[in-house]
Amino acid sequence: MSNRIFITGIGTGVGKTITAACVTQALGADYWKPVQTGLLEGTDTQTVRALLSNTTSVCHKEVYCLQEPASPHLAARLENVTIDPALILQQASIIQPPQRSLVIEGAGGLMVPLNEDVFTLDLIRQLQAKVIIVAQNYLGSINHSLLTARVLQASDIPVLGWIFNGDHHSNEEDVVRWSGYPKLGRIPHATVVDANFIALQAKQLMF
Ligand SMILES: Nc1ncnc2c1ncn2[C@@H]1O[C@H](COP(=O)(O)OP(=O)(O)OP(=O)(O)O)[C@@H](O)[C@H]1O
Ligand SMILES: C[C@H](N)[C@H](N)CCCCCC(=O)O
Ligand SMILES: [Mg+2]
Repeated sequence: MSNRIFITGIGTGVGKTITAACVTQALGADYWKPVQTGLLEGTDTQTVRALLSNTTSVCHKEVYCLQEPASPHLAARLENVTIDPALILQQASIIQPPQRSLVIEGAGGLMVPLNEDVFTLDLIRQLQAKVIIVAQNYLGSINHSLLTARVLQASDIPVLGWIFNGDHHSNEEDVVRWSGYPKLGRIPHATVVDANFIALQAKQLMF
């Protein structure tokens, strides 16, 4: 299904949810976080639903909602659950009408395990999704960014490009050059992240 866009990040906490809200808003797409870990501070789905100002986007229910803010394989183990990618794929085909675009957010980065055998990277391939990589600038982010790019290249997974989250840093141009993936946009640091901010940023993304 070519109209699936998977939002991955160079790690956790880099801005995937904020970026997913911008991409969903920009495309008038639907949003889906199949595996949510950590419930105490609310869910990514609740966050995205609150940040969208268009009336067409549907924020679908997660397949797995796990208490522990940890890697999905561990959060599932703590609840005596095993994450089944086949269930996620089945649900994807149910929730996505043929002509609708679906923005899918992963948990953490590419090599986050869903169970003992399947990683987020494998799920992306099985979903036949194209990837947007969210990067944030911090000391160590060049390595995390290029590791992510190298794994995607080696896995032959189609990548739409980078969205950089946070204020501009020269690393952006370096990571674009070394990875060969285009820059789709940048989401500046905001003092208040609300629907107006998301709607404004959505207009500036270069799809
Ligand atoms: N551009 C921004 N301006 C201000 N705050 C931001 C920005 N981007 C992210 N944040 C804040 O940083 C935190 C982490 O962002 P976010 O939840 O989008 O990360 P994530 O990659 O989705 O994390 P997870 O792996 O847990 O899903 C959130 O509190 C979010 O509101
Ligand atoms: C709990 C947090 N909100 C994320 N969704 C889960 C991040 C898992 C990261 C696992 C790891 O890379 O060590
Ligand atoms: Mg998130």
